[in-house]
Amino acid sequence: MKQENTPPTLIMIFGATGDLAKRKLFPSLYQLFLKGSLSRRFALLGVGRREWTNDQFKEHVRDSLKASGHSQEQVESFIEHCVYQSHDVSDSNSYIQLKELANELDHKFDLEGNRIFYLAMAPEFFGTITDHLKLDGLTDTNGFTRLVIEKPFGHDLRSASKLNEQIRESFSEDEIYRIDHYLGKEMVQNIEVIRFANALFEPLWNNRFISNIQITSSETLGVEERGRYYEKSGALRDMVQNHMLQMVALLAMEPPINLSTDEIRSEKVRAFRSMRPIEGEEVDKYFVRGQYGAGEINGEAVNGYRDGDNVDDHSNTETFVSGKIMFDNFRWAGVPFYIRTGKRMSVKSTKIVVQFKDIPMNLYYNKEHSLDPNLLVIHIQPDEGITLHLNAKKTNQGVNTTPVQLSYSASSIDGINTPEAYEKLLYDCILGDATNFTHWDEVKLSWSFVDKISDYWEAVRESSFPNYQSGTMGPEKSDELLAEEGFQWWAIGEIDGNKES
Ligand SMILES: NC(=O)C1=CN([C@@H]2O[C@H](COP(=O)(O)OP(=O)(O)OC[C@H]3O[C@@H](n4cnc5c(N)ncnc54)[C@H](OP(=O)(O)O)[C@@H]3O)[C@@H](O)[C@H]2O)C=CC1
Ligand SMILES: O=C1O[C@H](COP(=O)(O)O)[C@@H](O)[C@H](O)[C@H]1O
Repeated sequence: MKQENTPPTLIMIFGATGDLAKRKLFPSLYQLFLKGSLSRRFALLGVGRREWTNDQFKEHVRDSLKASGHSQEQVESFIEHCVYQSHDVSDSNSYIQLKELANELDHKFDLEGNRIFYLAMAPEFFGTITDHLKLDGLTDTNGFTRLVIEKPFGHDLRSASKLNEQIRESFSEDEIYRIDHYLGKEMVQNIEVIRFANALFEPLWNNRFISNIQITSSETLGVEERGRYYEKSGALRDMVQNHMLQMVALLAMEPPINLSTDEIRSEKVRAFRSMRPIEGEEVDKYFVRGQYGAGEINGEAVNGYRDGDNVDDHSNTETFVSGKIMFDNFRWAGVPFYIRTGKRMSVKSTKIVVQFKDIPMNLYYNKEHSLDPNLLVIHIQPDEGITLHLNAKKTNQGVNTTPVQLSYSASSIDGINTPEAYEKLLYDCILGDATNFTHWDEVKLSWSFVDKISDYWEAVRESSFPNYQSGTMGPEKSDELLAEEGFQWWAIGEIDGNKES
C-alpha cells in the first residue's frame, strides 16, 4: 500500500453494530491508524439501530480489535476517536441529530468538513439513507463527501438501475464508491501488473498463445446463517455478477493508455461489452448450476443446503456455478474463460490458471509421459503469489522431460502480511482513488449478462438438485463443460497444477 498523507475525515458507518463493521471495518481502520495511514484528524461515527451509549460502542470496537494484538495504549488512542449515535433510518429527526453530532466532531477533530458515509446495512435501506443525507443537510459541507456502498448493488439490472438513480439524486458518480472486496485483494490488484509490466506475458496474452483461462473461487463453508438472503441471491448473484466477472474483466481487458481510474474503468467496460451474451436454452450449453447435498468437510459430516435455516425444502437456488464465457473480439475470439465458484467445496481457494497452447511439434514425445502445457497460476488466496509451470530436462535421463515450477510467494518474499482487502479499499476511498471500486457502467453490464442466465434458471427448475456432495468440487457436468473441448479443471488446492481427479 502506498503511504501518503491522508486528509482529515469523518467516517460515518451506518450499520456499525453489525457483522461487517465488527469483523472488517473497525480492524481495517485500526490497522491504517497504526501504520500512520490515517490522519490523526479523524473521527469514526458509528450509527446503528440499537440504543447504545458511547461507552457500549467503544467496548464493542475494543472487542473487535482484540485479535490485532497491539498495546492497550494504541487501542485506547484509536478508541478516543469513536462515537456512537442510535438511529432510525427513515426518521428525519435522526438525521438532524446526526448532522449536529457530525458538525461537533468536525469542530473537535478539525476535519475540514470531509465526510465518508459507509453504508454497511441491508441494501433495502441504501436509497432511503442517501435521500436523507442530502435532504437533511449532511452532505452540505465545505469538504468532500463520499458514499461507500456495500454489495449487493441491486438484485438484477432493473433494481440496480432504480437504486442507482436514487443514490445519484444525492451523490455524483465520482462520489460513489461501490465496494467489491475482491478488488482490494493484493493478487487481484496484481493481475494488471503481471500483465502490463512483463514483456514475457503481454505479447502472449491472446488467442494465438492461450488455450483457455480458468478462474475458481471455492469455499468450504456453507450458507451458514444467511439462508434468507441466499435463497434470493444464489451463487450467480452473490459471486458471479461481481467478484468473478471483475476478475474476468481484469484478465480480458486491453492495456489502458495510463493507470488513471477513468482509463482502467473504460477498458474494463469495453471488455464487458465484448462478452458474448448467453440466453434461453443456450444457458445449458455454457453454464452449469449446482446445489450441495450432505457430505463431509475436513472429516466432519455436514448437512445439505436444503437442511439449512430459512431455506425451502425444495429450493431451486444454486450454491455452485461454473460457466464458459466467450469474448467476441480480436484478442480473445475462440478462447474460453471458465469460471467456477461454490459453497461447501473441498477447498477454500481462489486461483486463476492461464493455460498456454501446446507447442506446434513435440520433439520430446514419450509414451509414458506427455508434455504438460505451460501454465501461469495466479494464487489469489489463501496463498498469494504466482507459479509458472514449465518443462525442463530430467537430470541424467537422456532427453526425458520433467515438469518444473517457478514460484513467487508474495508473503515469503516481501516478508509482510498483505493488508486485508477492506483496509486497502478504505485507504483508497479516504484518498479519493476510485480505481478499485466499480463504476455504474460495469455494474450495469455485468447485471445485464447475469440476468439472462438467472431468468432462464428461474424459469426452468433444476430437477437434479442437490447434485453435488459437500466436500467435492461440484457437479459432474462442470467437468463435462471443459471435457467437451478437450480441457480439464486444474487442481486449485495445495498441489496446484495437477489435474483434478
Ligand atoms: N458481513 C459480511 O461479511 C459482509 C457483508 N456485506 C454487506 O454489508 C452489509 C451489512 O452486512 P452485515 O454487517 O453482515 O449485516 P448485519 O445484519 O450484521 O448488520 C446490520 C446493521 O444494520 C442495522 N440496522 C438494521 N435495521 C436498521 C434500521 N431499521 N435502522 C437502523 N439501523 C438498522 C443494524 O443495527 P442493529 O444491530 O442496531 O439492529 C446493524 O448495525 C450488507 O449489505 C451485506 O450484504 C458484504 C460482504 C460481506
Ligand atoms: O461477497 C461475498 O464473498 C464471500 C467470499 O469472500 P472471500 O474473500 O472469503 O473469498 C462469500 O462467502 C459471500 O457469500 C459473498 O457474499
